[in-house]
This record gives sequence, structure tokens and C-alpha cells, in this order.
Amino acid sequence: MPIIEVDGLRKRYGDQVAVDDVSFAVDEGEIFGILGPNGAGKTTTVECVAGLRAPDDGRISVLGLDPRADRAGLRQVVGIQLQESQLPEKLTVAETLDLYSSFYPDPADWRDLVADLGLATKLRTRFGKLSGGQKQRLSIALALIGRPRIAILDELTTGLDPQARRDTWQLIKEVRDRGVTIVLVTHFMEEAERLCDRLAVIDAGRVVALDTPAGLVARVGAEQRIRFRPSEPLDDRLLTELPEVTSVTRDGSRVLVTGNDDVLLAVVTVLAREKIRPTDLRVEQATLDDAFVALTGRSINADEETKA
Ligand SMILES: Nc1ncnc2c1ncn2[C@@H]1O[C@H](COP(=O)(O)OP(=O)(O)OP(=O)(O)O)[C@@H](O)[C@H]1O
Repeated sequence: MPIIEVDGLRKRYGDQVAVDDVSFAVDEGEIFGILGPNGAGKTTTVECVAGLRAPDDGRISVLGLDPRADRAGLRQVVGIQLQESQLPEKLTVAETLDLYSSFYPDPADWRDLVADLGLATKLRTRFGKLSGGQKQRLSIALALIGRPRIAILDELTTGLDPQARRDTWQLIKEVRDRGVTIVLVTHFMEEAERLCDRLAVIDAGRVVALDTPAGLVARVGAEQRIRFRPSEPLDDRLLTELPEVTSVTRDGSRVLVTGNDDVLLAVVTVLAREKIRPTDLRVEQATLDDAFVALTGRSINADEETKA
């Protein structure tokens, strides 16, 4: 039974079409990812779901509520962590958490949340003096403070270091395990792959694919890749004639072989027969990034991914 339904959503800003035609449904208890490059329309989509923006067209239902008509009701069941949190600079972390707790009839104990998010030593620090990552973590705490049934998290781990990012993923899984449905906006492939049960891939305001991360990878039918250095001279024809192999290329002394799921066994068998040892052997599976390239014709953000 879907907990969120979006059907034919459209939104433009002046001449700029931000969301062209977006439809998806989120099931209760899942971590649903909205993945796409900058400017794809992800934030606009979730802002419409949260009732913060009025769609130009389309229908949205969240726990049976119309987000625009039932904003007060929606606020009690949906927690949203926005990309740019605009909180008063002068309030301390503790004061901010107290203020947000007062908005809800049965708020979560924020001391547990700040402990989980590594903010326990910052309770007296003013918002304006927090680092980017600390502000990010506080905004996650604020999204969860009302014990929402649905949490919408936009660019959850942007600005966090790798360890804090992993800790945050763990926290989100725990929140989901407690029964909260999570909608996660991201442009990090690894985050999408590790955290999400299903993903809507959005490009230029449209959903180009909707599947599990593994399903998206399988759908592109990506090949296996093997790299190795042969210990003895190797005649490439021994490999190219194998039915499991689709290509053999050279990169200096390294051999790159692509092929189907059985290519590793086939290649290793030939090498053993020829008494050639494959050194520096690497087997590369297709990734979500490969799937994204196949779906959209370009990589989502190769530079940022390696820096992150
Ligand atoms: N308030 C606004 N006024 C005018 N144009 C906007 C506004 N908000 C977003 N846009 C434009 O609409 C398009 C979609 O933006 P949106 O923020 O929804 O995308 P996004 O996928 O979330 O990207 P990002 O990750 O960069 O936030 C972009 O071209 C953006 O420049």
C-alpha cells in the first residue's frame, strides 16, 4: 500500500521547467531514493510532496492527505530536512531543539537524537557558529524530532566527512527500522546504492527509471570486466575466441577483458591451461554509475564522487 503517491507532477519557475512529468509511489517502511544530477528537479519534487510548493499540475497524496490543502495535518506526520536550513543564527543547538520540540504533541527525546548524531558536545553552541557538517546534522535531528511517519531528507550527507557520512547512513537505517518511511534526495551514487530500497532516477524533470539499485544495474545488462597482468606472453586470440568474452584490450602490460557473467571462469581456465598466472587480478562489476550513464548518456558527477 503506497504511503506517498505522486502522479504527473509538473512545476515551472517562469520559463524554467523544473519538474516536467514526475510520477512515483513510495511504500510504507522503505527508503526511497530520488537520484539525479544538479538541477534535475529533485528538490522541487520533494518540496511539493511536503506541501512547501504548489504544483502547476498533477496529483499528490501523502498518507491520504493533499499536501497543499492539509498542511497542518501533514506537518504532524512528515519531517523534512531541507537542503539549506534557515535557522536563527543566534539560537543555540539546545534552544533550537527545544523550540522544534514545542511544535509537536509527542516529540522524540532530542538528547537521544543529538547523541546519535554526534552533537552532544555542541548543545550550547549558537547555530551560526556550527560547521557546515554540524548544521547538516542538526537539520537531520530537526526532521526527526516530531516522530514523523515519513522523513524527507534532501542531500542528507552533503558536507559531511566520510566517517560522518557512514554514521549517518547507519542512523537512517535505524530510523527506518523503527518504522519511519524515508524519502532521500541524493546525487551520491554510493549513498543511493547502499541505503535505498528503490530509486527514482530523475533527469531534466522526468523519471527515467524506477527500480531497486540492483535492478537498475541489471537492467543495463552491463558486462563484467576483468583486468590482470599475464605472467607470460599471452596471445589475445586465446581469449577472443571464447564465447563468454566480448572484448580484449591492452593497457600497457595489463589486459582488460569484458564478457558475460561466466567470463572470469572461462578466462582463468584458459590461463591455467597455458600456465600463465594472472597477477594484479581485478574483477569489476557494473555499478549504479554505469546504469546512470546508460540511462542518461552521462555520468552523474564523477568528479564530486571521487572527492567525496
Ligand atoms: N525558486 C526558484 N526559482 C527559479 N528557478 C528555480 C527555483 N528553484 C529551482 N529552480 C530551477 O529549477 C530546476 C530544478 O531545480 P531543483 O532544485 O528542483 O533541482 P535539484 O535536482 O534539486 O538540483 P540541486 O541538487 O542542484 O538542488 C533548476 O534548473 C533550478 O535552477
